[in-house]
Amino acid sequence: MERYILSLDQGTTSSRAILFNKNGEIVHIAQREFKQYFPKPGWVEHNANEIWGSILAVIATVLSEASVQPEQVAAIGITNQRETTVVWDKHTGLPIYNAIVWQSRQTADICEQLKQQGYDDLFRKKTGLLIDPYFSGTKVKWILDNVDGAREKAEKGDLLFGTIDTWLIWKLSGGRAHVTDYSNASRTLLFNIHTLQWDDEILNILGIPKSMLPKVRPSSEVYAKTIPHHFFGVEVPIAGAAGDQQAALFGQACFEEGMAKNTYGTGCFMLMNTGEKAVQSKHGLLTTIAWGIDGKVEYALEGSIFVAGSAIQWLRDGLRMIKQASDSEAYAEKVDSTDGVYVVPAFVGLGTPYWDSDVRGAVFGLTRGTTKEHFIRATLESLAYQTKDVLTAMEADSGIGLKTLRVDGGAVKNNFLMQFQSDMLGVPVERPVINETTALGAAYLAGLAVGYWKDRKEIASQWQLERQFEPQMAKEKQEALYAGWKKAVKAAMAFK
Ligand SMILES: Nc1ncnc2c1ncn2[C@@H]1O[C@H](COP(=O)(O)OP(=O)(O)O)[C@@H](O)[C@H]1O
Ligand SMILES: O=P(O)(O)OC[C@H](O)CO
Repeated sequence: MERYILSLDQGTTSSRAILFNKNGEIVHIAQREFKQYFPKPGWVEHNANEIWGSILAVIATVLSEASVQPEQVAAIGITNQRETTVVWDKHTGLPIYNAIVWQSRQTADICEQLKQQGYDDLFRKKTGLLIDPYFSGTKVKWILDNVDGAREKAEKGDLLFGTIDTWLIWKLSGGRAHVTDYSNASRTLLFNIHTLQWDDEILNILGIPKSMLPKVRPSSEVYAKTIPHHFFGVEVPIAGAAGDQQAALFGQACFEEGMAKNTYGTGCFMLMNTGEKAVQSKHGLLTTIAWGIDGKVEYALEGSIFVAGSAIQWLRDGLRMIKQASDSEAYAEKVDSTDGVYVVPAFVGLGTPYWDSDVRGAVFGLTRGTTKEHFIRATLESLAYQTKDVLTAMEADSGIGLKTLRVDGGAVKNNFLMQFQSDMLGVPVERPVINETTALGAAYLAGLAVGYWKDRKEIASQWQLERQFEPQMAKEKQEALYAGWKKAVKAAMAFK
């Protein structure tokens, strides 16, 4: 009986279940989008039960379409949109509010207050993060402050908090395990990444009872087994978990210090492995835990871009300029340049290196000659410019000049974007055969825990290049284009 690893990739816009075999190859994928809620400008929410429903649906679909029996699943790995915050009643299992999504800005006021109280340094030193609505901590506080009776219940020990990994493990195990892994904990703004403990001082400042928090475990370990009721009568070990960006770093086999990857999904996230050193950034990067494995944690430097692929969705759904995301490539190729048009997709503020919650999207350089093609091309180019901003910060902080960049995520299918990215960075961009590196990383973490794969060396040997994009643009042109982008960002930030 052949056995597989089932990876559950719970992303911002869709949930995926992917079966991997021993060669790290995809056997089958099932995917389901779920509803996005935008209750107020700048707010983004999900319904945690709809997420759970989408996960059950993709598990059933992937097994039945691949004709794989539940007994053939050796282990489950989980990877998730990070920071997104769920608070639920531990007795009923019901969320007390929608999941507040990482992109949501509804805690901007709480963050402003914390900054005014002078807490910037304290949070940065302990958590490696900045005070920003992006992270879970202020989202938990918001729920406790705004949902009737929540604080009282939390203080009585009746409520549980979790990021999506925690929520899914809790549901799959029938409430037996309330756990998270180091990589996810490091995104909450509540976790001390040096002592590897929830931080009492921060919990106190935010008024969050410790009893709500999950146990923090390594990223590769059996946390619990599925209850048969949720997994076709079978108890399968849930054996690995990591935030999706860290999982992608693992799936790209960036195991050595200085290796980096960039994932182009809803947002765009570049992570560089910094080994056992937690490097503190001077250029707006985050210090984060890459994973906990083999009895220790390893760290990464991260640049976070909030809007990347979602800008392409905006072209599709908001502006109705394209029918599907992949159409953007042909439109962009129809023109030689944007004719001076810049799109700054700051729909929910800007992350690295600007960290400005209040800035909103803007378009510059329009003329009577501007066409839809220019507009679409400028939107795609904005992903590459934002990535250039991040890489510049990363090279300055790490002192390491990147030799190549490994890429993955939904938008890397776009050859125009990949070529423009390589031109803008001046380094080769490497696209692997397995583009589902996030899911693969979670599969590897789970597979290592149950002995399905032996070690990281075996895993690294499975990485294969599909296509390499070499820089072709003249340096002067590249610099002139990028200077225009910097001007556009500055102007967008001035408009508030
Ligand atoms: N060919 C393409 N060109 C540009 N963007 C694309 C293309 N295909 C998909 N995308 C974008 O990629 C994103 C989906 O990537 P995915 O990795 O599935 O995201 P997530 O995990 O954040 O849900 C969408 O935002 C979509 O607009
Ligand atoms: O859902 P993705 O792939 O855009 O990832 C979201 C990130 O984890 C947010 O930090």
